[in-house]
Amino acid sequence: MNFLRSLADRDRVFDFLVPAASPVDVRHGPILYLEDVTVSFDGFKAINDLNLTIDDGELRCIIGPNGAGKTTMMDIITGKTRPDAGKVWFGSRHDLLTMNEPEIASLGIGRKFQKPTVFEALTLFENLELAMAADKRILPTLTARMTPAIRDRIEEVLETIGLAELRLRPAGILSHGQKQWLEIGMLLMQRPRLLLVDEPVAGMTEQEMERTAELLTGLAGKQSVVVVEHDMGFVRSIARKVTVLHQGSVLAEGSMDQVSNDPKVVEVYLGADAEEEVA
Ligand SMILES: Nc1ncnc2c1ncn2[C@@H]1O[C@H](COP(=O)(O)OP(=O)(O)OP(=O)(O)O)[C@@H](O)[C@H]1O
Repeated sequence: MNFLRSLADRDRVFDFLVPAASPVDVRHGPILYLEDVTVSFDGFKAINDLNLTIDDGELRCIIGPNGAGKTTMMDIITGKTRPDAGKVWFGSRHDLLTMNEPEIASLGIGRKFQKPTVFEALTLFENLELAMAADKRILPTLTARMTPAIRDRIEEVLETIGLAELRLRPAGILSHGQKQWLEIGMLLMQRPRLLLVDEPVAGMTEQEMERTAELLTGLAGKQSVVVVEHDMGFVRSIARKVTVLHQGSVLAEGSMDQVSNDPKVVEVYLGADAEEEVA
C-alpha cells in the first residue's frame, strides 16, 4: 500500500526510473549549478558566495590567481569538500550536497587531477579495461570476461585520445602528455557527463598542448568539460566562455577577449605586464 502511495507521489524520483548510464536531467536547465556556495577553512572563506552555471555540452575554462578557490570548487563538486552554505545541483534531479564522493562519481562526474596516475606496467588497452571495470554502474551487469562491446569501447577511446597505435605497449613508455591523454581516456571509459580537468597542459610540450586542445574541444558537446588552467595561451586556444575566480567568487565571465580586457581582471590577476600575453 505504501509502495502504491509512493508511486503516486509525482515529486519522488525512483531509482529504477533513473537510467543507469545517464541519470542527469538537463531538459530544463544546466548540467551543473552552484548557488551562493561558501566554504571556510579556519575562518578563511576559500569559496565565498560562489555562483556558477555550466550548460550541457559546454567547454568552460576557469582561471584565477593562486588561492582563488579553483581546486576547492572542484572538491565541492566532487563531494570531497562540503560547503558551509549554498546549493550544488547536477542537472535538475541530483542535489550533490546529499551525496558522497563515489555516488557523485557514479552519476557521471569524472575528475582528472594534474598528475597522471596510469598503471605503468599495464598496456594502454589494459589500463582502459581496468577503468571500465571500475565503473560501478556497469559492473553488476558485466561478466568477468571481455565482451565485444567493451572491446569496441576501448578501441573507440583509443582513437579519441590518439593512442590507438600504442594500444599494446605498456603505459610506462608514454611521454608525460600521452599519459595525460590516457588518463582522460580512462575517465571516458565511464562515459562521464561532466569532466573536470585540472591543469591539463602543465609540463607539456607545445605539440602536446596543441593535441590536448584538439582533444578537449572535441570532447565538448558530447560531454561538458570544465578546465582549470593557468596557461593563458592554452586557455585562449580552447576557450569559449571563461570564468575568472578571485577570492572564492566569480570576478568576471565571458569570452577570453571580454575577460582579458576587463580592468578588474587585469588588476587582480593578469597584471599590467600580462596584458600583452593575453592580447
Ligand atoms: N584544507 C584546507 N585547509 C585550509 N585552507 C585551505 C584548504 N584548502 C584550501 N585552502 C585555502 O583556500 C584557498 C583556496 O585554495 P585553492 O587551492 O582552492 O585555490 P586555487 O585557486 O586552486 O589555487 P592554485 O591555482 O594555486 O591551485 C587558499 O588560500 C588555500 O590556502
